[in-house]
Amino acid sequence: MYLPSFDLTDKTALVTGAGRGIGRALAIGLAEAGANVAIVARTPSDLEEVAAEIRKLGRRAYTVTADLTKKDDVERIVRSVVDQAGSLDILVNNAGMNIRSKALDVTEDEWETIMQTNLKSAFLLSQAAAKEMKESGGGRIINIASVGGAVALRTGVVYGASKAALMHMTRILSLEWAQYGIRVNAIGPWYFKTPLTEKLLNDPQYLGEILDRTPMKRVGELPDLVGPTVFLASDASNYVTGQVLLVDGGMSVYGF
Ligand SMILES: NC(=O)C1=CN([C@@H]2O[C@H](COP(=O)(O)OP(=O)(O)OC[C@H]3O[C@@H](n4cnc5c(N)ncnc54)[C@H](O)[C@@H]3O)[C@@H](O)[C@H]2O)C=CC1
Ligand SMILES: C[C@H](O)[C@@H]1OC(=O)[C@H](O)[C@@H]1O
Repeated sequence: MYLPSFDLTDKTALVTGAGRGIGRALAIGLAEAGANVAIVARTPSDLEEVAAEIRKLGRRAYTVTADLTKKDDVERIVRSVVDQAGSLDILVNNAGMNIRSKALDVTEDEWETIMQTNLKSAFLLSQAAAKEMKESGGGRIINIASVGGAVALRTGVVYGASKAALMHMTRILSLEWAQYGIRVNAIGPWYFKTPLTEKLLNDPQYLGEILDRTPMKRVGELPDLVGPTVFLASDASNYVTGQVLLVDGGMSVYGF
């Protein structure tokens, strides 16, 4: 038999920014693949809605209300999940944000907020998760980056820099933690319609420019990200680590 398992039954996954958008889809998708899912967001009502969807699937849902820009919040997330679930097998660092300022206009506060949310919190959560995973024989960490970390986008230098750093952090952590059975990979989406991008994608001209740069001539649909995430979380990717999988309709290879 050659086909490895994509099944995540009885694995515990932690997804940040799971109250809406991509994170909500990944949390529910991981539950559909069999995982029990811990979800982190700032808004308790968002968390309860997603938890209800996960429980409808017969899976356990654990909620953690936290702001990833606050050190104390970040420090307690993994402990809270392990206390509730008893283990942690999969971490999806999804939470992220953007402030679309031109480089000449970027403020230091904007830099700090974007880097704290998109990069520093992902590192600190990965560090805390790896300490648990190391003791339990291994785990999977999946960082949600962006094509903006691989090619230059006009949607903000700080965002792009944070995502490029997240991609390279992925490679270095995979190198250090392979010995513990921890695989670390990243996914780099192009545009997907979520609250983060809805305003941009509702602009016909901007959407037209996006599609002109996208060989598949469409923006992403949320299941397009769930498949790669379940792949990287499951035994189906057991020899894959340190990789960045761009899920972009061909955009990043479109030279001319
Ligand atoms: N939507 C898109 O086209 C793309 C999104 N991405 C990335 O995918 C990830 C998810 O993006 P979307 O779902 O589109 O965004 P979104 O804005 O719809 O959702 C982001 C989630 O992260 C949470 N979050 C943000 N800051 C937080 C903080 N300080 N503490 C706790 N939670 C916080 C939000 O509450 C929300 O639940 C982000 O990392 C984003 O950079 C990457 C490429 C394209
Ligand atoms: C593809 C990018 O990540 C996209 O660009 C934006 O303006 C949003 O911030 C999305 O993240």
